[in-house]
Amino acid sequence: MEEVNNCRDASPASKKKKNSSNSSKQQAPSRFRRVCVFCGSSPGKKPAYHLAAVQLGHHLVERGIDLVYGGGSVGLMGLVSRAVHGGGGHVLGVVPKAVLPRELIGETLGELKAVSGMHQRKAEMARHSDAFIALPGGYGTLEELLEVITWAQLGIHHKPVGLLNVDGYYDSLLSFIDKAVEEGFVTPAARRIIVAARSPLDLLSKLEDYAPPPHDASSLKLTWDWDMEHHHIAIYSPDHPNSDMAR
Ligand SMILES: CC(C)=CCNc1ncnc2c1ncn2[C@@H]1O[C@H](COP(=O)(O)O)[C@@H](O)[C@H]1O
Repeated sequence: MEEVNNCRDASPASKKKKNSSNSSKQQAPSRFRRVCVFCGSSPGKKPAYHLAAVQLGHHLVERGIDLVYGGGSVGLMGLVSRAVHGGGGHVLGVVPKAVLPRELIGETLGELKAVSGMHQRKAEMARHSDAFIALPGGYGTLEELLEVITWAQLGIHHKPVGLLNVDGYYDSLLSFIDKAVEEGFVTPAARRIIVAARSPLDLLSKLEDYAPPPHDASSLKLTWDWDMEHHHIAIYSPDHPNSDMAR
């Protein structure tokens, strides 16, 4: 992994003090320093999606929360990152080297971290964040969302996972997960990992209040670490300290 760029952080907006006293909207300090946002590399068809991405960015800035995301300026990813950067928040984009060329993802504002592949990208985004939020998106967003939910289920992390259900976009996913609980494939405790709300403000409030569900007796109590040598997440079990379950 290599840090290739630390561009554009000297914008006038970025010099503004976060949660500055002249802000008309005073916020209680957040428990989060950085939130990772997963969202569409496409803008989607409804203005409600665009609005939610921009509003989320503004609320993050108001609370002094920095953004971690997949980098670039395309789709909803571009909208949320521009809103945070333009408001003076710090933005970290984590981008696989193969998609770094600007013609593929556009320009990343703020700090850019180049990684060697998609797995590293997810691990880095997760490592740098205190919570996760998924906005509407496609396969990439779903994959990122389900992976951090799965990691929470395994006890690999205890960070809140929020689903911004803009205009009911995720209703069918939530119904599917309820069906999986009914059918015995997801435990009721694991169902509570997902925190859903329809507006960015409600979602952030819920995430601030979130307490991880107690782990099932069968919880593996795994710990995870970044394996610099092999460029992946290593997951260790206390019963088998030399195990590495992620290879
Ligand atoms: C090579 C190419 C066409 C790149 C443009 N597309 C992308 N640029 C940046 N991140 C992306 C891109 N596609 C997927 N991702 C990752 O997957 C998510 C979006 O995928 P999707 O649009 O929901 O499915 C993002 O959170 C991001 O982390």
